[in-house]
Amino acid sequence: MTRPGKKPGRLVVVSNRVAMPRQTATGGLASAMRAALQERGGLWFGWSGKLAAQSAEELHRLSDGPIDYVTIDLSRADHDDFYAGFANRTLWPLFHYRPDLVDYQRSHLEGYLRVNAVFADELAKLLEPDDIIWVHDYHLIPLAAMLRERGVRNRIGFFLHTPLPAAALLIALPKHRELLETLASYDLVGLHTARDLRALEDYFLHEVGGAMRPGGRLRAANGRLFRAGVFPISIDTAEVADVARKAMSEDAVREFKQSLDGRDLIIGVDRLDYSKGLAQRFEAFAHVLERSPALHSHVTLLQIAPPSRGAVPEYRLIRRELERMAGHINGKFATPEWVPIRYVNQSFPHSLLAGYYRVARVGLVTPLRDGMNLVAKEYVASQDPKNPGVLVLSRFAGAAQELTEALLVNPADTVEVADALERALAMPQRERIARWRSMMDVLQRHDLTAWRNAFLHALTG
Ligand SMILES: O=P(O)(O)OC[C@H]1O[C@H](O[C@H]2O[C@H](CO)[C@@H](O)[C@H](O)[C@H]2O)[C@H](O)[C@@H](O)[C@@H]1O
Ligand SMILES: O=c1ccn([C@@H]2O[C@H](COP(=O)(O)OP(=O)(O)O)[C@@H](O)[C@H]2O)c(=O)[nH]1
Repeated sequence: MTRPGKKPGRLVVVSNRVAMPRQTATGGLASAMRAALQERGGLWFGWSGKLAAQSAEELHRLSDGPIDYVTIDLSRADHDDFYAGFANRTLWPLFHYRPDLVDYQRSHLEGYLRVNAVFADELAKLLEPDDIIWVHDYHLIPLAAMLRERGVRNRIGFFLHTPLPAAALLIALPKHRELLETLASYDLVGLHTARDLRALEDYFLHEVGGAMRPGGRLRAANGRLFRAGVFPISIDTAEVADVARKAMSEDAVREFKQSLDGRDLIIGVDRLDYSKGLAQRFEAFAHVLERSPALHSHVTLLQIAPPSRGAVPEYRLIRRELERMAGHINGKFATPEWVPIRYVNQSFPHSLLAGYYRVARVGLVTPLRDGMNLVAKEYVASQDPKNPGVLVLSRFAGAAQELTEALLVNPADTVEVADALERALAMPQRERIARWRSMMDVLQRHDLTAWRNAFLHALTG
């Protein structure tokens, strides 16, 4: 507990992905942690994003305002086994309810544990006794246990940015206990939604012989006690709204708006990931064009999809599939004056994205599964209060738990998504304003600062 008048300890954030200064942070974790650290200051430790002959040959140090960065390189083998292997070919598909895509290899698990040990070795040397350590995401589940083995007694929290699937799926992971029970070495485990928390409790209580203790703490079979709670991540709502307003006078946004020539814009912004439901989204948009010729030439879908995790075969496959689909749909419906889908494999800074969101009549966010989905929240916060657009949102994004006034859809149901799209395009202004106001209220009350404070308060309190 932090005593009144006592300076809180330094915040040490640990994540695989680090958003270095002046780098576009494509990915919600990096966007969110950069904003959170900018406010409070602290140390950010993680992977540099680069490869070297050996992992952690040297530490790269950089300070930018209140943030000190310390990053390490990874060897090719460690990157392939840890990041492209166990993290993104085993845990990611499993946690996103895609056991069919899980490729479990023992060598990948070994690489995952090896890199976590490297993180623990290097981080342990940098820590001070009062530091509050906040570890992020599925890449680093065993980190606290490894830090404890190295004598670290600090408060350590963990936040899972992905969904946590039902226990029945978790137990399909070979050696699941060895991995998941290490969560008990954290003092606090944070999840986005009540569903994720239920999955965690169910796993500990019913699959591995843990118990619930008074005060809501969980006891693992090895006797360690830890707490778990729901902390839905958010955005810097006021800042996003401000950037969106200002973006409207930027040349790039003005020219983009002109290029629409009065057509309604539907926008999608996603890393190119199979979990984002992009193929199903294109399918639904094509269905709208098929059944509603009156909309031809009057609507444009801008899909921004920066390539992601290109070293993982499933990501190369989905990229090829989407190129094929976009080409096919455009070939079928385009006219000399109009192309229905503008498909862009490039990433954009928030300053431009916010303007694009504001220009768009519909934000189309239809992941098959998503931990939270910050794009949904950014879209809402970027709207013009007098003439806001409509959010069409998958029920399977964490954001759907809070943004209940969006048009909620099952992304696998082509007709349901197509219906929602047409309803959004035709929605009267009064209804758009009422829905937007209610969602914006949620985002104003629960912004990124509130998220960070709630988690750190629970961790240190
Ligand atoms: O680091 P990458 O492999 O390039 O991937 C980017 C990030 O993707 C995932 O983001 C998640 O975090 C968001 C913020 O909490 C959440 O809104 C979203 O639903 C998640 O998918 C991943 O969990 C991060 O570790 C990656 O950095
Ligand atoms: O060209 C892009 C595409 C995405 N993003 C950001 O990347 C994040 C994506 O986070 P989200 O939670 O939606 O999904 P994730 O990629 O983390 O799974 C959001 O803050 C986007 O604004 C960005 O800055 N530029």
